[in-house]
Amino acid sequence: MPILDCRGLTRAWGALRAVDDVDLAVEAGETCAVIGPNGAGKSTLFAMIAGNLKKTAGRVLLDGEDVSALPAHRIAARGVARTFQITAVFPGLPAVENVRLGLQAHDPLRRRPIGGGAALARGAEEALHWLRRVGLADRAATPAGELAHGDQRLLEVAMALAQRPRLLMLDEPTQGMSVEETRRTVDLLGRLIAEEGVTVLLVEHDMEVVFALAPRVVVLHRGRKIADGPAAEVRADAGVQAAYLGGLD
Ligand SMILES: Nc1ncnc2c1ncn2[C@@H]1O[C@H](COP(=O)(O)OP(=O)(O)OP(=O)(O)O)[C@@H](O)[C@H]1O
Repeated sequence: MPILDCRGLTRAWGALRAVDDVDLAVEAGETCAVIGPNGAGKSTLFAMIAGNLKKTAGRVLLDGEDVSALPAHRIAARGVARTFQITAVFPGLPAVENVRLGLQAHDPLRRRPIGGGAALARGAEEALHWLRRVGLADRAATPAGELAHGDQRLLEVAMALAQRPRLLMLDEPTQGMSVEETRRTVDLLGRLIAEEGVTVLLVEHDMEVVFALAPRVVVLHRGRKIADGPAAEVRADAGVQAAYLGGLD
């Protein structure tokens, strides 16, 4: 059974069908990228899956269970973690605290005062572990807002991974990064995905990033899914090339 199974997902804004009858299933352990020209419906699709946006039609199943009507925090509690196109950290809090809060957010046991100091220390140690995983351990005490842009994006990845998600949704993880930062981030994400065995759904504009990370690529064009398959096949697909040439206006 796929971890994520979208059936007939549709979102209309007035007459515009931003996402139009999209089926998309993601199996455990897969990394799948969603690409498409500007306005193709990628962000709208992501927002519907994560419960941030109402669906006009269609269903989202997680592990076979219909979560279509659940709000974002309840979908998160079922193991869907996402990063945002725009970095969403608490800028005044140390990096490690940002991760620790993420750890607590979806685990009610950790919110209990019982255990007090010991539980708090364990939380901090675990948070530090995830910072180490993204190469930010030496900046644990730095307020998140003072980290370089690329490091803030990595902090978000640490926050998402700390939730031990069943499905990790990455929304343009290299957005706004320099060429060098992008290269390092792609290396790091590739390693993390392999080592943590996490299932990933990725939206990304940078084709180098897509082809480096995602064996499977789904293409949206004007809200519709026009291709879905192995990256090399999708790259060579004439319809996809035409959509890009016609769509990049
Ligand atoms: N709140 C809204 N109200 C009206 N139309 C919207 C709204 N949000 C998105 N749209 C429209 O829906 C379509 C799909 O937008 P969406 O942001 O999902 O595309 P995208 O593929 O993520 O684009 P980009 O690559 O530019 O981020 C676009 O035509 C957009 O203008």
